[in-house]
This record gives sequence, C-alpha cells and structure tokens, in this order.
Amino acid sequence: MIADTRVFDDSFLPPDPLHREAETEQLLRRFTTTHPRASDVLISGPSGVGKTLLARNAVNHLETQTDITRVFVDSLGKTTGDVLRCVLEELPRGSNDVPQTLPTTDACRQLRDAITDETIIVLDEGEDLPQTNAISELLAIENVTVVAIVHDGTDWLSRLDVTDGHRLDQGHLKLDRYGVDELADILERRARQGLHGDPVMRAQLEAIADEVAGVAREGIQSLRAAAELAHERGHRRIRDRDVDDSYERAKRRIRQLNLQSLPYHHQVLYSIIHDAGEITGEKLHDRYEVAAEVVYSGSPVQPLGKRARRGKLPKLQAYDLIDYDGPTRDRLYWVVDEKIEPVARIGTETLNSK
Ligand SMILES: Nc1ncnc2c1ncn2[C@@H]1O[C@H](COP(=O)(O)OP(=O)(O)OP(=O)(O)O)[C@@H](O)[C@H]1O
Repeated sequence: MIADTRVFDDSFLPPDPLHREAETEQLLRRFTTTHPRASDVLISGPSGVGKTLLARNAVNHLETQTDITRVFVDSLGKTTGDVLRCVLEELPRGSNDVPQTLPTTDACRQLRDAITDETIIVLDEGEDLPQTNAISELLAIENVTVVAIVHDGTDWLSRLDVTDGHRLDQGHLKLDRYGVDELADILERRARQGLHGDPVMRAQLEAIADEVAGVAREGIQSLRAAAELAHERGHRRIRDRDVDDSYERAKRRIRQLNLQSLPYHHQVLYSIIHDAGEITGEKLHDRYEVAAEVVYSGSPVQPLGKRARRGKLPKLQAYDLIDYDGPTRDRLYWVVDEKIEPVARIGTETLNSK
C-alpha cells in the first residue's frame, strides 16, 4: 500500500508547504529587504507544525533569485563554540575541518573573516542552546541574517540580550497548529505522493487531523501507520479500524525518532536510567562516569563535564517516555511521587532544573 516511505519522513521536503503561503511570502520579503540588519527572523510555535519546513522552503526559494549563502545548524546539544564552529565548517569560504578544540574567540574571528557576502544562518532548536552568546555573536557579524527557530518565542526572547531580543522580535513569526481542513489537505497530498492508488477517504483524513489536534508530524505518521496496519491486515483500502489503531503506533515511532535525534551522551544517560528503572542521582553520575570511559575512550566526542550533570537529583524512576509532542525534544519525564513530572532536562546544562 505504501509506494514510497520517504514521503512520510520528517526530512521529506514538499516543494510548496500548503497553508503556509502567507508566512512564506512574509519570510521572503524580509530576506530580500535591502537593509540586511532588518531581516532577522524568529519562528516560533509548537512541535510538528512546520517551522523547520517553512524556513528551509523559504531559504531554498532564494537560491533561484540570488546568490545568498545559506547555512543550517541544529542547535540540539551544542555549545556556543559548537554552533560557531559548525557555521564555519558549512561556509563556502570556511574550513572543511574545524577542530573541536578551536577556541570560541578564534571561531568568531575566523567567521568574521570568512563571511564577506550576504549569509542566512538558520538555527533550528534554538532554545536548546544553553547560552545565547552564539546568537549575539552571529547577529554582530555584518552581512549575516539570523533565522532562529524555537517553540516558546516569548520565553526564549526573554533570555536574550535586550537589543538582540528586540531585533528578533521585530521579525517574529508565530506558527499555530493547523485547522482540521488544512491538515486534511496536507495529508491528502501526502497520501497521493506516498500511497498506491487512492486507499484513504477524505473523512478518514479529517478524523486523523482532528485526533492529532492539527499537528502535522503526528498526522503524517498516523497516516503512514494506518496504511501499514491496513497492509498487515490484508485490507485493500484503509479502514476506520486501521485509523483508530494508527495513533499509538505513530506516537511510538515519533518517540523513537526523538530519542534517536538526541545527542549521543544524552542517549547514554537516557539508557542508564531506562535500564535501571529507578536510580539515585549519585548512582546516575557514577554509572555515567563508567559508561563515558567505555564509550568515549579514544573517541573524538567528549563526555559531558560533571557540571553538566551535577545536582541534587531526586530518586529517579525512568518513565519510558521521551516527550513526543511537548515543547522540547530532549525533555525526559520521570515518575516522582506517583506523578509524572518533567523534572529533568537532559540538556547541556542541568539534570535537575525542576
Ligand atoms: N504545510 C505543510 N505542508 C506539508 N507538510 C508539512 C506542512 N507543515 C508541516 N509539514 C510536515 O510535518 C512534519 C513536521 O514539520 P517540521 O519538522 O517542519 O515541524 P517543526 O515545527 O519544525 O517541529 P519541531 O519543533 O518538533 O522541530 C514534516 O514532515 C513536515 O514536512
């Protein structure tokens, strides 16, 4: 029933995102403004509503119009230095192999020298940056336009330096969840691109759009799961029962993908807690030390420093869940006092920021 599984991947780039035409126009207008400093943008909105797609699509549109340099950076798990080194590597005039040990100040200097033409730098997962220095450094470089992508725009802006925050707030684009009809249109198009024949009814697509409350990622994964279930059950067309049973499978897949997208040492921490079932903060540190020694000996990837894991952790019990529809991807949920609470951000900064 599925003709091309790639159509359902997050990385699949539909040429023209439906129902984001006005926002695409808005972005293109900002990018082509004659004064580059006026063009920085903040895109905010819940997970899975097409923020990355919008940015990629608009920036790719520019390729045909101008020779602007484009750089995409996923900030997840990166320090200020990592982000700057990553941008440096991606630049046409930058170095191909920037050493991890290159000090942040040197990376800054090299960036200023390397960026001579107009350059758009898209920073995805912006709120996962532990500090906002990377944003300030990039905004300070002439010819650079910054596009930051975050979930909670207001909260993130409040963490920035006032001038930087003001600049990005001027170009703040807030995306919302799709309406049922809108998401059903998006799903209809995916079904045409990714499924054989015409195996799904519009009413079923609307039911999916409604169930997932307008979140495109969940809708697309549910459609894929419904098609898989129909195939496994020998149905020639997708039945309502396949749709009803698709949501759990879709959520599992999204959770798995989120886990895989975590930086490597966060996965190590997650698996320690998951395997232990219940673990104290102290033991978690100890086990991480051992795992880090095994995993990282001779590897260019550095383990997290102790400060990044320090804290008076409560007794943790791993709850088998990586947040799949919440505001951030690397927020783990633990069961504490029989309540499920987001007590730990296995982010670059803390393990117990309750
Ligand atoms: N308007 C649209 N038309 C077609 N596909 C869409 C549209 N909006 C979102 N999608 C699809 O939904 C999925 C999620 O989109 P995307 O990754 O851009 O969301 P996001 O808001 O950046 O999520 P996160 O905050 O979790 O990174 C992708 O497969 C994307 O192609």
